[in-house]
Amino acid sequence: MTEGAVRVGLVQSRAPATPEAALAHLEPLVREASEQGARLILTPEASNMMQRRREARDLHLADEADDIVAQGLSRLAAELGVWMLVGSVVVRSGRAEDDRAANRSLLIDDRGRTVARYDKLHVFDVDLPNGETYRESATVRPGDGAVVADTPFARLGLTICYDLRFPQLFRSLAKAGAEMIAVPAAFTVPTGRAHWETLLRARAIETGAFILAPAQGGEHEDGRATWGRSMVVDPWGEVIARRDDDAPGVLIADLDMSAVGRARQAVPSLSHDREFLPPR
Ligand SMILES: O=C(O)CNC(=O)[C@H](CS)NC(=O)CCC(=O)C(=O)O
Repeated sequence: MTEGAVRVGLVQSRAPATPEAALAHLEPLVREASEQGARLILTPEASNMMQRRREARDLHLADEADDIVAQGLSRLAAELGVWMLVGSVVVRSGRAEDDRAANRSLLIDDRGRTVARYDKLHVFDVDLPNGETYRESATVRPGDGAVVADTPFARLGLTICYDLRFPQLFRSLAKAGAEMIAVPAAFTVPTGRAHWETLLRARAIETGAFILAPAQGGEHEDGRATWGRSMVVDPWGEVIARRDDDAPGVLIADLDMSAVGRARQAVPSLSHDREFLPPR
């Protein structure tokens, strides 16, 4: 490992339909990443359950403080002495006026404390050519703010899945000092095949940041299929670690954080924004 490099571990998972089963599925993968030396471990979007049907999902929906996966992973972070980015848990939003859930990332420190949280900003309301349709806004209340958080390794920007298609969010995270940006995901198979790697690499190049993208993969209990192919992209746009499948497993990468400064110095586009008149 390069001197001073940060070893990260991405968990690729296939979330079952309940938080109890999801924790049992994730725990050995997190332990494996820790055994391989990862100091920051990231899990995908919807780590606590994949439930397409709202009625079924609501039976398992908890407040963040009571969610079995959020609790279990924070205990594990403390036990293993690692930082964790729980890509997301679907939990009660905590807003009395809105009964939709939050699709929320949690950053947990090596003592098990939640030190940052982020609610997915862009929700997935999309009709795909193959007939798959999604109306995430019907069941998830979008967040209203971007989040960066400091870790002992680097400043981390938070995004979730469909956020990947909104470069302005990534730009704003990079301008707020993010040196690595998490993109936990549960991408569909057709959009994953067509867009996943290209978008991840583009966001890395545009921001000069490491992109850490732990993904759900395979056929889930609720009937959905997700693309997998978790990857880590460096600030120059090279994929430095990837999984070529949709199977549950762990992906390890060593991040040389000096690559951030090098990429931004080589092409300083982040600091070259212009004000311009709208198109006429
Ligand atoms: O609802 C859950 O249980 C977990 N959340 C998801 O699976 C979300 C919302 S349906 N998926 C995406 O955002 C896919 C984006 C995507 O595939 C693209 O942008 O192409």
